[in-house]
Amino acid sequence: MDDHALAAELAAAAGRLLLDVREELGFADARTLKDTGDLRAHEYLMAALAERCPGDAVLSEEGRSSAAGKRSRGDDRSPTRNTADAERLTADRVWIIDPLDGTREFSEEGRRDWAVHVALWRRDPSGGGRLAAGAVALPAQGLTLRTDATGGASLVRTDAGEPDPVTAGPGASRSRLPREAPLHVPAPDAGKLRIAVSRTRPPELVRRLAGGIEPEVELVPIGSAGAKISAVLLGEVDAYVHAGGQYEWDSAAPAAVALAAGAHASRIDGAALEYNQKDPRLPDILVCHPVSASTLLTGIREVSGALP
Ligand SMILES: Nc1ncnc2c1ncn2[C@@H]1O[C@H](COP(=O)(O)O)[C@@H](OP(=O)(O)O)[C@H]1O
Ligand SMILES: [Mg+2]
Repeated sequence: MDDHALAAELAAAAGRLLLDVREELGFADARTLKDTGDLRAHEYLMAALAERCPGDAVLSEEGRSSAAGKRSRGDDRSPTRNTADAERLTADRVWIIDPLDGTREFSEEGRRDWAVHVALWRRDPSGGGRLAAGAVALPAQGLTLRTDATGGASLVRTDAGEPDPVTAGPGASRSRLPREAPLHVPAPDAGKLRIAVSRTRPPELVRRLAGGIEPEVELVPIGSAGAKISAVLLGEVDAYVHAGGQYEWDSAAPAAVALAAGAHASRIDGAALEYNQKDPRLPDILVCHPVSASTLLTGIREVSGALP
């Protein structure tokens, strides 16, 4: 099995496990549901990667020392720790994973905007490195978006999704999707740009951007960086703009899929997204169809200058 297929298999399997955690615990105690989801998905992915790719390094949101105090329900162990920095920074292959992105939305009944991220960073012969494979599972939507060995991306229907509460919504037509189809970022319609933003932390920059560019902008609040970038790739929105804080695991897998699907994915100043850095903070990102990139980058530059 190649790295692309492995990333997709592991993300989808962790997603099924998370649907089971929701089923088992229910939604009465959000804190317990969040911690248990984070930790069970993390432990599953750490064990699967140790077994399938024993020589590879891993950087997981839940394997940091700051996650040490978290406990899963009915389990007193601390989370399995990430590969030590010194080893990760000289490794040739590093899995960058977010076992549960959109933890808050995972804990809210009926919400489908949460994801599992599995990405592989690989060192180049030149000594630098790049994202080599990635998969984003959207378990409650029954979908996985993934890179493939041809250099492209595909959309896989996993069938484990929960019914769309809005019968006529985008999820309704998804039941007619083929099991696997090539994924290409769709071009936006002229006239309006729908920009996905954090539900809980919409950056001031994006609010200003919305008032400062042509065409008209609609801000669409969605949880989870992976779900927002997937919404761009599925044509449900036209762009995702974030600033003010995030980490490599929040964007590695969705950025790998976005680039393979022909999207523009960069920092908000247009610089390349760099992964497997000593400091995993990667605070801002822009993902959109390439035709919108210069409008958005110029608009962001103009409104950034106006920020205090
Ligand atoms: N200002 C900030 N600082 C740190 N992390 C942030 C952030 N804004 C968003 N994130 C992280 O990015 C992911 C998507 O956030 P949002 O849904 O608000 O857009 C979340 O990941 P987790 O759910 O894995 O913690 C969240 O923690
Ligand atoms: Mg995250």
